[in-house]
Formats: sequence, structure tokens, C-alpha cells
Amino acid sequence: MNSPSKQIPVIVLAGFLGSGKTTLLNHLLRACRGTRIGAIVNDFGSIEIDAMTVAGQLGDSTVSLGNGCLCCAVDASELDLYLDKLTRPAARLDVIVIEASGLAEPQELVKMLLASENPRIVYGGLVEVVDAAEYDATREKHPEIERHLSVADLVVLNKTDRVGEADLARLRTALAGAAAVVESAYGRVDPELFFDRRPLTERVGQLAFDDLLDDVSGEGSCGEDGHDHSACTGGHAHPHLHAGYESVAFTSEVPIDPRRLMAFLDTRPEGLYRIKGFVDFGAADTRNRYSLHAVGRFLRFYPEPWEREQERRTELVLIGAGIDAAALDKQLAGCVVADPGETPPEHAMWGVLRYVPEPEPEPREPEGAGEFD
Ligand SMILES: Nc1nc2c(ncn2[C@@H]2O[C@H](COP(=O)(O)OP(=O)(O)OP(=O)(O)O)[C@@H](O)[C@H]2O)c(=O)[nH]1
Repeated sequence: MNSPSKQIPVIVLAGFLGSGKTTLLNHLLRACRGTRIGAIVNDFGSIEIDAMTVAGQLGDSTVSLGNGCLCCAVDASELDLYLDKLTRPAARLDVIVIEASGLAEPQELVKMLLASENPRIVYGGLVEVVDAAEYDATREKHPEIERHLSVADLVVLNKTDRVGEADLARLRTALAGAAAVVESAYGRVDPELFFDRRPLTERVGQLAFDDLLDDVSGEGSCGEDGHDHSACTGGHAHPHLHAGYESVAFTSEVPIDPRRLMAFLDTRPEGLYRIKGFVDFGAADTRNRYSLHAVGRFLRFYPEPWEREQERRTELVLIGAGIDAAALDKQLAGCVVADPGETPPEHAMWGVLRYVPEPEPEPREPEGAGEFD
């Protein structure tokens, strides 16, 4: 068993917007096979899409740190509060992973963890996820990325499926530095790189945090209903990666018209770097909601069957630099269906379906690898 005196490693999972942090965290949660992982998910934007995506894996087994980037939205005492909850012996956690917002300054997080007075945790390292396809463009716009990578313990070069062998070789050379570099597609890294898995005999099933966390507030301190970036840069010795970035949170109870949404997405402004969330297309597809991911010009929709009793609504977070938040909000409001009672034409979903990927082949496990131990 996990002895109460054992210190729990806390790993910081960082990386630029859309690099694949949530995907990797979900992979870890799926592949952990009994190792009890506590996930702290920090989102940028006032709807917690990442927390929902991760929570989808484990029921309610995540804590969300609420709006804004962890390094500024949560002061050390607030982070300590979450860590206190997760490190209670009753939680019997083996490892805690903090998924930092794609705009967080990882060094600040690491400093916070090192300064934590919680005797039950030990800093477990900084993992930086890099999007192989977007690395060059991101580094050009944000040279700070190199500073982040230089302090990482492990660099996960993700989305290797999106680049050719020559580019991959170049990236390998470019990233070769102090940290070990592992390559992955869809964040499928060996969890052993992150933590020692618990032996099979000690597995006790998945954790439900509800009882531990019911008094945790999801509010950050960086603004109630939007991320006030000007305020967030104060007090830091270096400019924040997210200075100048803005987020827009859009929700709608009225279904979205797929053709209107596609027209919006086709003409989205250059600076709108990231869109994520869930879309309800109403009568155009009553069975599925669509998880939407856009990173730069990359766009994907993933249909997911609605669960019974699930509230049908659209929730999107848009993040960008130099964007006109009010105008984007207005454009999205213009994407709702004009008449929810009307049957949409058969081809209404065609534009969306072009961006639904073929189902991914299940990764083949090596012989005898049904169990990790
Ligand atoms: N082709 C490809 N797509 C990937 C891979 N990993 C993740 N994605 C997709 O990239 C998009 C962003 O992935 P996320 O895991 O949400 O990225 P994130 O870093 O958590 O994003 P933020 O929270 O916005 O910073 C999603 O559409 C993923 O399905 C990969 O290895 N290859």
C-alpha cells in the first residue's frame, strides 16, 4: 500500500496551446492500470473544456483550477490547498499531474511547487509537450518557448504523425539539449517515463474524488468571467507568454447551424490560435455532440454520442492574439440555427464531416504487454 509517509511526486505537464497535453494526460489516465493519478487541470478561458475532457475519462476525478493560467491565477496558497486535498492519505494517490494551461509559464509553477510547504509532495519534474507540426511557427512567434524547453526534464515531441521523416530529424536535432526527448503520436508515451507504476497486487481501482473535493472552489483569481491579461503580467520578472492573448467563452443553449459554423471557421482570423469545446448541432445530428479542436489552421471535429440526460448545449473557448473578442462572440451568436424546429437539409453536416478523422487504429501492444508490470 501507499504508506502515508511516502511523498507523492507532482509532475508539471506544460506545452504550448494545442500541443497535446490533455491528450497525453488522458493517455496516462488510460494506461496507468491501477496507478492512482490525481489530475489538476488548469484551463485558459472561462469554460473548463480541458477539465471536462479529462473528466470524461474518469468521472469527476479531476480538480479544475478555474479560469486563467496557473502561474498567475492561483497563488501559492491556493495551489497548496488543492495539493492538500489530493495528498490526503484517504486519496491514496501515487502521483499528481498538473496540466498547465497552454499559456502558463512553467518555471513559475515549478517554483511554486518547490516552495510548497506540503510535506507529502515532492516535485516530480517538468514535462514539455511540443507540437512537431507547429514548432517552427510557434518558436518564431514565441521565442520564450526555448526557455521553457531548456528547463524541462522531459520533452515529448508529439504529433510526429503530422510531419515527414526529414522534418522529424531536424526537430530532433533542434530539441536535443539538456532534457531527454521522446517522440509520440497522440501522446502515447510509456507512463513509466513519468512515474513508477504500482505493482499489480496493490491496485485498488479508480478513484472518485467527489468526497474529497466537494468544497473546492473552481475560481481563479485572475478575473471572474474573462482572463484579464494586463493584470496577470504584474509581479513577474519576465513577460508572460500569454501577454496579449485573449480568450472568448461562448455558450449557447440553441443548437448551432453546421453550415454557419463552417463559414465562421473557414474565415477565422489568423490570430485566433486555438478553439476547443463541444458543439450541439441539434436536428442536424441528434445523436452526437461534436468535440471541436482547432490549432492554427488545423481543424478537427470528433463526434461523441450524447449521454442520456446530458444537457444539450454548445460550449466553446477561443484563444488568440490580437483578436476582437466582441466581434467573435457576435459572429458565433450568428451561427445558431434560425429555427430549431425546422428539419435541416440532408447535406447540412457535410462541411463538418470533412473534418471528422477516420477512427484511429488501436495501438498494437507488444506481445505479453497486456499488463505493464
Ligand atoms: N495528428 C495529431 N493530433 C493530435 C496529436 N495529439 C493531440 N492531437 C490533437 O491536437 C488537438 C489538441 O490536443 P490537446 O490534447 O487538447 O492539446 P492541449 O495541449 O491540451 O491544448 P490546450 O489545452 O489548448 O493548450 C486535438 O485535436 C488532439 O486530438 C497527435 O499526436 N497527432
